[in-house]
Amino acid sequence: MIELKNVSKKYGETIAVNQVSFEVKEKENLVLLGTSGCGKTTTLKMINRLINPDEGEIILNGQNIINQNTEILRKGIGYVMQNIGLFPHYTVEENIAIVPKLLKWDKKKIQDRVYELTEKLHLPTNSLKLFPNELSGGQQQRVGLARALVSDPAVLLMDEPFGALDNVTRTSIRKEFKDLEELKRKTMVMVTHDVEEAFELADRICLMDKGNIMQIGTPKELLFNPANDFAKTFLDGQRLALEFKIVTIEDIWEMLPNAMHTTKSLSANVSVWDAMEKLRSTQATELQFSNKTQQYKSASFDELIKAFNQYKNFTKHE
Ligand SMILES: Nc1ncnc2c1ncn2[C@@H]1O[C@H](COP(=O)(O)OP(=O)(O)OP(=O)(O)O)[C@@H](O)[C@H]1O
Repeated sequence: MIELKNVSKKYGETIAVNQVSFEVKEKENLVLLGTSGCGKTTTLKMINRLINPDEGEIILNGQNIINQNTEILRKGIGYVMQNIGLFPHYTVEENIAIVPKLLKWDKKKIQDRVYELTEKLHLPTNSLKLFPNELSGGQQQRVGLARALVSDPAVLLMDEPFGALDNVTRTSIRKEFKDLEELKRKTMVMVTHDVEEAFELADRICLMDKGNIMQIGTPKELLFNPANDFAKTFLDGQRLALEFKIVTIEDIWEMLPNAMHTTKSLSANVSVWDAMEKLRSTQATELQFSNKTQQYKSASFDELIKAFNQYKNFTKHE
């Protein structure tokens, strides 16, 4: 769906992006992760031609974007800007309706779609007539997302979409975002410097440093099979928490004790982290789990940890 082939961009002597190549498959969410200045935003902006590369090719749906009219290209790509970037003198409704107006939709169609998104993104209906500065940061962020989604583009580019929010709001909006049906059918490239966010939302992560790709892989690959010292060290601070969040009961299934059928079982899709949280919050001594084939397992806290450690040893030596 999106393919970058040896793409580079320099600013004077600064090599912002160096020979970057990757593919984003249809409906995949690729997260560009790395510290400030590593070239994430430049890479993202080259996909909708807000920046043109010095070298390399970007192919979208089989077509080199350099041969496409930029206006038409951008109409097919939703874009959530860093720091939200709403127009301050436009109302919320006008901000969301910018692209449909450019596309010359009729009034009724625009209004219906604006209302639909307002509901889906949990924005109060009375906010539509307000100006961006009359909304909270979280609400502004939702408007930014509504604006990017309004024409239902197949591709969505997001630059630090939760960057302007405090930690608590950030975590809850991220969770809603993950469950939003409309986003599940998009091909997405998202920029973040937040490791936890990348691991929560990405199908694959592209880890960058000084304009270079250090590793591309699934969250599990980055955690358990780092390609180099940079990739290993980058995650070290949060490694254990990330591992607990990324490994599911399904992954450690074979290492858990069998159990009899029970009506109170949890899905094996939950992460080890969530299972531990559940044990802690309910003060239960053990939990029951069921998988897709109607098998049942049980686990106490100690059994979860033991199975998790066995899984880790096994994965690292694969
Ligand atoms: N317009 C510009 N002119 C000069 N240098 C630039 C320009 N835009 C980016 N750079 C430089 O290119 C490099 C990559 O910048 P880029 O914004 O892509 O990084 P980033 O990883 O997105 O960082 P951040 O998370 O801080 O936005 C940096 O060294 C930056 O200073």
